[in-house]
Amino acid sequence: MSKKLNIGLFGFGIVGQGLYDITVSRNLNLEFKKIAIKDATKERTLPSHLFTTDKWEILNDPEINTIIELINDANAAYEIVTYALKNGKNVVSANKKMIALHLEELVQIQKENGTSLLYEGAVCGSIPIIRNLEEYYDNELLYAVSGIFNGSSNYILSKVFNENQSYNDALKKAQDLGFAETDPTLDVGGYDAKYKVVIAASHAYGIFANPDDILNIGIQNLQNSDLKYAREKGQKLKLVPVAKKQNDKEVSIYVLPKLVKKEDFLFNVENEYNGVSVQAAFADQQFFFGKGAGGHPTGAAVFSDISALRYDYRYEYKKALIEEKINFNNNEVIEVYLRYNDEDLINKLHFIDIEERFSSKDYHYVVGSIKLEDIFKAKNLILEDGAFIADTGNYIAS
Ligand SMILES: NC(=O)C1=CN([C@@H]2O[C@H](COP(=O)(O)OP(=O)(O)OC[C@H]3O[C@@H](n4cnc5c(N)ncnc54)[C@H](OP(=O)(O)O)[C@@H]3O)[C@@H](O)[C@H]2O)C=CC1
Ligand SMILES: N[C@@H](CC=O)C(=O)O
Repeated sequence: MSKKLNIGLFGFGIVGQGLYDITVSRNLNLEFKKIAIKDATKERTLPSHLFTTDKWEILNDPEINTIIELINDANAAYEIVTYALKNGKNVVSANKKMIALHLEELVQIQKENGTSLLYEGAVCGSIPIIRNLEEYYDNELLYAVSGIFNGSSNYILSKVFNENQSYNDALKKAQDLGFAETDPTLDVGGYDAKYKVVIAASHAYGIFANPDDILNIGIQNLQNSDLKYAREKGQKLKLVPVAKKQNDKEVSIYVLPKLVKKEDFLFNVENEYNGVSVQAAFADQQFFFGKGAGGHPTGAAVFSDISALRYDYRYEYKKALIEEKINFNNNEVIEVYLRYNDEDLINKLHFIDIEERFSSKDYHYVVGSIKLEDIFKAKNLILEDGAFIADTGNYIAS
């Protein structure tokens, strides 16, 4: 018989409500004791006695043994999650920002307190990638984990590319559908994808990389000329996080738009769907596909974690325990397409090589190879110029 879970839920927005809908349709040995929200005046779909704005009513209730954290505030989430884990309560969270920023500490807290933090819903919504990295690939040598990790930016790219919708209209729809973060800069700027790939990399390679050290440039400067460039090449633009082994000891992690070729699995991943490609030494390439955002898909991943907690499941971070440490750096050289406005930007970027250059009255671009570190250092210059940069995906011989 599984353990009874008495749940304290934090957040009753898109994901909280989605999780609740799923839970009532199943007959598990669990009960929602209390739900913490922020705004006591909002109308709710459940009786008011279930709700509280006082987090201590949940955190200090000895009957509540499980905390489900689904709020849209990473700082408050950190306080809630660490307090719960330190005080004997297991936690499920979907807060990728909070998890990526504090992962090493969260692992330590679990170890010291014998508690468990699960977060499948934090990475690629409904796709069970964390559990697979943790369990299925635990002894497999992984070369790369990459894909489409953000539903909102993929939704926008699909709408502007396939249906000629405007960027702003598509973003507004992604927000209305509940896919976007409260601050959508996190989605379109590639931060959300970066937090997710940092979490995935900890399970794939055993490294706890600091998100602040990782390059992320998103689709915020996308223009019609960039879409036209991709179309003319028979390619699509996607926002792609990458965590890739350079050799036995080094991994590069970055998030950039990518020119995706027809034969790539990501080519057909549209709207809020995500796709995760795992390149393994022996299993070779495997591809996971599913909804990356939305209340029910994400709620389903949270529900699966809750179900796993009934049997005291915990992540073991096996790859972090192995002796040969792997380090993250930005030394990799990649080939990029860069559409820019000010010629001076090109001089400041330290391209290793420029293979193609085009300039007309109002459209200038180069295709060339450049070190990730140099893009990282010039990120603000690139964004302020209004430039758009994309990984061409072409192999650079070293
Ligand atoms: N939406 C999605 O598709 C996905 C979201 N996520 C993550 O899930 C989390 C929730 O997202 P989502 O449901 O979309 O967000 P919403 O904005 O829809 O809901 C947020 C909820 O959190 C509550 N809240 C905010 N601050 C506090 C606080 N300090 N204490 C208690 N409750 C609080 C809000 O209360 P009130 O109702 O009173 O405003 C609201 O109910 C985020 O971390 C997000 O990144 C992960 C995967 C997918
Ligand atoms: N804002 C996120 C929600 C899920 O993680 C996204 O668009 O993917």
